[in-house]
Amino acid sequence: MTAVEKARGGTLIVVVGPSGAGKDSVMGFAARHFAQRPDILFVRRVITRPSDAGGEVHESVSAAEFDDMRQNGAFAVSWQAHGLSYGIPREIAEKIASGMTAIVNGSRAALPAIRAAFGDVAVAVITADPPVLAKRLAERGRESEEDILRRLSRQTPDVIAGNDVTVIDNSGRLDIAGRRFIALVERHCADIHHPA
Ligand SMILES: Nc1ncnc2c1ncn2[C@@H]1O[C@H](COP(=O)(O)OP(=O)(O)OP(=O)(O)O)[C@@H](O)[C@H]1O
Ligand SMILES: O=P(O)(O)OC[C@H]1O[C@H](OP(=O)(O)O)[C@H](O)[C@@H]1O
Repeated sequence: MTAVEKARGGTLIVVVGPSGAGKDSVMGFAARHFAQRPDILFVRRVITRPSDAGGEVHESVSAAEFDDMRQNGAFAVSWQAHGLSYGIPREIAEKIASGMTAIVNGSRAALPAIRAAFGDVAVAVITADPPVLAKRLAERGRESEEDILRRLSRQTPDVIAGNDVTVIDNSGRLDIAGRRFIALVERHCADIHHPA
């Protein structure tokens, strides 16, 4: 992790939760809702995953390119999971400092590093019941059966605590969880533009 200047103006909303819970789907639902909002940014992560893998739209790089970028300070935070490397571009910090609300697909394991890099963040934990996770990952078909089993058994902090945490259950309909997430984003935008 590389330290970046603490962002003061806007907020970083970090979306975390188990694989298959629907982080990308909930973010996608909100991105469509906020499509006309220039003050809300959905962060494009840099990942060593092929761009045609499906799911999240990301900047796809090779492992060597990722290492170069990391060494050149391209990332505010980077981490590894599932045999992949993930990076949050450093320039996001400037956009938040200018007052934007940025939303990023984070990582439970990397949350301490993300908090340390960005200061005051809001954390949205997207959850779903374990049988639902297994069914969704199998139906999504992005990973092999072996990879899916590894994802389902990944050990991460059970409880993500903090005043900055909101849990959103997405075991049911996407639009229900999506609307709850939209309300969370709007609360953070309102904090900035209309302080109480
Ligand atoms: N509420 C829902 N109802 C039905 N299917 C859903 C719902 N939410 C997400 N899905 C489906 O479940 C699968 C997993 O969702 P998604 O990729 O958004 O999860 P994720 O948390 O981002 O997972 P990962 O961490 O593995 O990337 C996708 O195929 C998606 O279409
Ligand atoms: O298990 P934890 O630490 O929460 O997350 C690890 C990684 O898995 C997910 O990525 P993806 O499913 O490959 O897109 C998360 O977004 C994160 O980058």
